[in-house]
Amino acid sequence: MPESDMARPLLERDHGGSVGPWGPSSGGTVGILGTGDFARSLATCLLCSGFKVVVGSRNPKRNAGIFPAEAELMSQEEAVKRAELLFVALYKEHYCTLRSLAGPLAHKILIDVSNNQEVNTKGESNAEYLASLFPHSTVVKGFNVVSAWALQSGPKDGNKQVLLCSNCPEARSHVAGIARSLGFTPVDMGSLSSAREIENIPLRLLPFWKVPLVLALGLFLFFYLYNFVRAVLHPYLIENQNKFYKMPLELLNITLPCVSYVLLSLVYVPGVLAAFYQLRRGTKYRRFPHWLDQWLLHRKQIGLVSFFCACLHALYSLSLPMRRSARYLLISDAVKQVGEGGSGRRVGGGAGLAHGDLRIVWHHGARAALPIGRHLPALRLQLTQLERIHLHPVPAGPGGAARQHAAHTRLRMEPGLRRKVLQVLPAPHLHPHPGGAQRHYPGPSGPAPALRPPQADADPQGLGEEELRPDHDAQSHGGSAGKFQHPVRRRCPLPLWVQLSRIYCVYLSQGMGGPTHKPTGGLLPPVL
Ligand SMILES: NC(=O)C1=CN([C@@H]2O[C@H](COP(=O)(O)OP(=O)(O)OC[C@H]3O[C@@H](n4cnc5c(N)ncnc54)[C@H](OP(=O)(O)O)[C@@H]3O)[C@@H](O)[C@H]2O)C=CC1
Ligand SMILES: [Fe+3]
Repeated sequence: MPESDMARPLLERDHGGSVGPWGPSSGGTVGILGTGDFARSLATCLLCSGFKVVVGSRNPKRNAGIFPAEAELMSQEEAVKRAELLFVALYKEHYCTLRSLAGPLAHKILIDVSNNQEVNTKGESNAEYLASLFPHSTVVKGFNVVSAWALQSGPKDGNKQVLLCSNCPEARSHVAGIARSLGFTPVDMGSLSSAREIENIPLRLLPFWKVPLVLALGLFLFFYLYNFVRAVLHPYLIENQNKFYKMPLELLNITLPCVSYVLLSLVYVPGVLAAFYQLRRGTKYRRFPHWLDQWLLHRKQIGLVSFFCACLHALYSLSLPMRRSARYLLISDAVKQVGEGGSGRRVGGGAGLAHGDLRIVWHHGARAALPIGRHLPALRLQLTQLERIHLHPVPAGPGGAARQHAAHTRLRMEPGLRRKVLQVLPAPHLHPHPGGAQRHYPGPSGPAPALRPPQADADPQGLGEEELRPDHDAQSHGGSAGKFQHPVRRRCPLPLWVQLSRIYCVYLSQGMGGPTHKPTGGLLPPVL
């Protein structure tokens, strides 16, 4: 690859970039139709980010007191005239009340934030319905995955992603700019036909849990049966010992860590497989096989089920010695020993423990401590799963796993480590997008980042795309201002086993960081 390509940044900042007509710095005004919870939170959030806000209400006088003083409350007609871009913060059923405003709304951008009560599997989406009511306006679906509470408290906690779709890419990128100004991360979901999927996301509570739960149940049954045969049935048949009393508690307690460990390994194996696939193909810009994509998507849930099993095991282990039967066994053991006449010389002349007893006490102490110690590494691994929790799921479908994987990678991986890992991962030839178009974003902080579009040649089917994001890491960690220093610009000529061992060394140097730190990024839909 030519030297000039090495010098060209992947992501550039457009310092002289134009700002959309409704950007805060250019005096643009954002309109909100509706005065409900969402409208109030949104107005506050927009004002805090430097936007001018007008709110359109059926009854502006009645709702005057509930908005910040800086937000201008007026009739819907006036608000529509004043703003070029309007958030429609009404329920779908009330969209038809805006019909009379079709004229003034023409050629304006309408952002549909509505959600449904039930998952919509067939009918048209709310956004498509809005678009059919106002054919001369441009409808963008977005912000519905953000609650009024999240808008008010800021995107510090919870998920920061705002999924956007529209048939007009320009409108989409303008709304993306606004989302970014509010502190959210816009995710481009394509055309308006994706609106139904976006609307269904908030209704899917605990997605991707079925497979992990069934898996955990299957593993539990398998290990329970195995332990039953080994610890209960076998002694009963061979030595005629009745150990069925172990079934409700002790067997359960031996089974739980087995399930937990197997599940934990299932969390980390797909990361290794993904790395293997990428190394083998020599590129990270091709989609994983479907089964691996699905497996990667389920890692968070599998990890959490594993953590739950480990917690249960800890609880059971603590409660086992508290049982009456345990105390009974202890006393009966002691009585038996006394009956057998003690065990020889006493330490310190009589009152202390005999040497033999001391050895037994040490033995028991060590045995009790060992399980706690050996679970600690697993506990550390399981705790890493907790930070993967998203309030709403990363959308399924093509590239979903990689998107989640990369989002997680970006979250957790220190820039130094990312550079190191990227150095050992082969990258495809990186060419600029044929169109080369730069996008402009309105934003309060002046110059907006211009983002490099996806790799066109690396993914001829248009399936895998690199996520686009401003490179903050490069700037804050040694990169020259505004320049993204991509560490890999050529195919890695090293043999596979050398690359694998180098990756392994990097992982080891980061202390069990392991496969979850592996960057993917090749299959992502562009974040605007
Ligand atoms: N609340 C939330 O956390 C979230 C809400 N959303 C979506 O935002 C939209 C608004 O939600 P929210 O603010 O909670 O709803 P609210 O019920 O609080 O407010 C809805 C607004 O619609 C207007 N309205 C009410 N009845 C009628 C009617 N018969 N005809 C015309 N307009 C009417 C009113 O404004 P006025 O009287 O001033 O005209 C009212 O303030 C919904 O589509 C919801 O799905 C999306 C994500 C999160
Ligand atoms: Fe244990």
